[in-house]
Amino acid sequence: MVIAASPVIVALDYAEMAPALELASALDPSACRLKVGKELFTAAGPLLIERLQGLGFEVFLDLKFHDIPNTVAGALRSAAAMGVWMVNVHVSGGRRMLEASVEAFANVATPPMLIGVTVLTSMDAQDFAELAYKGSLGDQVLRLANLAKDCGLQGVVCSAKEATVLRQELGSTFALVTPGIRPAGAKADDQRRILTPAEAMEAGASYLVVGRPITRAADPAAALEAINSSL
Ligand SMILES: O=c1ccn([C@@H]2O[C@H](COP(=O)(O)O)[C@@H](O)[C@H]2O)c(=O)[nH]1
Repeated sequence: MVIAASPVIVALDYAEMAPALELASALDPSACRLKVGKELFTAAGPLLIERLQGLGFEVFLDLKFHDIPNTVAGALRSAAAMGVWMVNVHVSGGRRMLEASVEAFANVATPPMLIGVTVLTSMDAQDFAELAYKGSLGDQVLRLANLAKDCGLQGVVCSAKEATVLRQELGSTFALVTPGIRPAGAKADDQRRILTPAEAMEAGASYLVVGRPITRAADPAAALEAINSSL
């Protein structure tokens, strides 16, 4: 496996294995990592993970587990057995679920990074208000990030818009994994809390998750190169 020098994680949101492998083959594993989410993993499963690793990529398995502690712990052990680099759970699964998640890797020699999802980057203040949580969306992100850190997770998924505050509050080694990244002028699509790659890094992001601006570009390798050069 190659350790990428870049913070970019390319989101492979495809309905089947073939286009995902085609895209991966056009990219350089020293220039990015790859993310496999619910759509692609449900269609293509562990074999795809093996094939991407065979091409030299570290893989973030983005299944956002959210279930009772015993079920999530089992799912995480299965993920670790695939040798993935990063996995995630929803922090809103609560303290006991998060502690069971950390404990699931206690006997794993080289565990994946364990990251907690805070508030999805597709949500804005209006979406958030409907859920009737206490405080603002930003308060909720910070509350969940503190809980994740307290339970022993290595970082969170958040918007880069929250990165400055989280970096101040949670320190320099806590990983901030930020989707909702859009190069200047790119379509926001369904994302609501967005920043450019350079703004996100400036705000303190550790990793930039970028999907459609790369996968739907006429030349994905050139789109990735442009993002890396902008950092
Ligand atoms: O809060 C979150 C958590 C995960 N994602 C995932 O990141 C990518 C973003 O893709 P784009 O095409 O760059 O919008 C996608 O796979 C999401 O499932 C997120 O966007 N926000």
